Amino acid sequence: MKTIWGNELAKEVKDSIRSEVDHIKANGRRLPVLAVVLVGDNPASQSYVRSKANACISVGMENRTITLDGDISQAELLATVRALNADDKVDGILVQLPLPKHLDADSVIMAIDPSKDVDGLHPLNAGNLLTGRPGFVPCTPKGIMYMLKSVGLEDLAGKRAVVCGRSNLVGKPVALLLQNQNATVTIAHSKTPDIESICSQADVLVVAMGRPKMVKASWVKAGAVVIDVGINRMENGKLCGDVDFDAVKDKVSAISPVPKGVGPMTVCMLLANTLEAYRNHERG
Ligand SMILES: Nc1nc(=O)c2c([nH]1)NC[C@@H]1CN(c3ccc(C(=O)N[C@@H](CCC(=O)O)C(=O)O)cc3)C=[N+]21
Repeated sequence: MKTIWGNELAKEVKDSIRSEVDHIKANGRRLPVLAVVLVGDNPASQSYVRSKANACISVGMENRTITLDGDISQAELLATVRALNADDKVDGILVQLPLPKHLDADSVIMAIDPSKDVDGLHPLNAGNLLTGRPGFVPCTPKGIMYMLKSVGLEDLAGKRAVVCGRSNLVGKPVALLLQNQNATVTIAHSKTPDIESICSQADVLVVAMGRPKMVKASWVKAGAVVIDVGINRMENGKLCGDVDFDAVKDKVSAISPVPKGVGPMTVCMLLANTLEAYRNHERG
């Protein structure tokens, strides 16, 4: 069994981003800027936003974190997004989710300039992915494909992939990316009967269900490659994935851990998308 260490792969990606940013700096050009909008004081969101800001700094990009009160109105949040759209110095805009319940995330996402939508959540970018056009690919799915590539899985012709989870952020886009690589893809979810037997047929299994340690040895095919997208906080304060790592590790050929798996890849692909937005904006 090989462990797919996302933190190490993320370092690789960040090194290459850093060298491109160094080059930009050496030429005296403006630096790429990522704006992150945080609404309210959810501690988990604060910690994610901090790690995104630190990641920007670590590759030499600029970060602007905009913190708004939890009781801000929808109109005020939309005005913040529009001001960032209009700011030529801002390349990427990310609105940290989830938003407080009184705010409508969908219309906020719709308000982001698609050319700055480094999360890849605007319907234009989602549609571009669906129809095979260039655009921003959501960070977690992009990171997952990089992880698969790192274990030699790039052309997936003849392989069965099963995705557990159907969110716009992970499940749906990763299924499209796997299909683009010629995998035969099944999307299973919380209402799928006999999900265990469907998963057990997968050569590539991507689990993003938000159910701690749900996937046991009987769920995985011998020799499968498993990517665990779950991030669950246990009672002892430690993080665990949706896959019971210890239970499946001797059966699979490769598996990503939690922590140090998909999470760090998500952050580095956010930087990659911000650099891509910067290049597009500079090209004019
Ligand atoms: N608009 C938006 N875009 C997002 O991409 C987005 C979001 N909202 N809301 C929340 C989720 C969650 N997310 C994570 C990123 C990194 C780690 C990460 O690096 N985790 C570390 C551990 C961190 C810890 O110890 O708490 C790891 O897995 O090793 C986790 C989770 C991005 N999200």
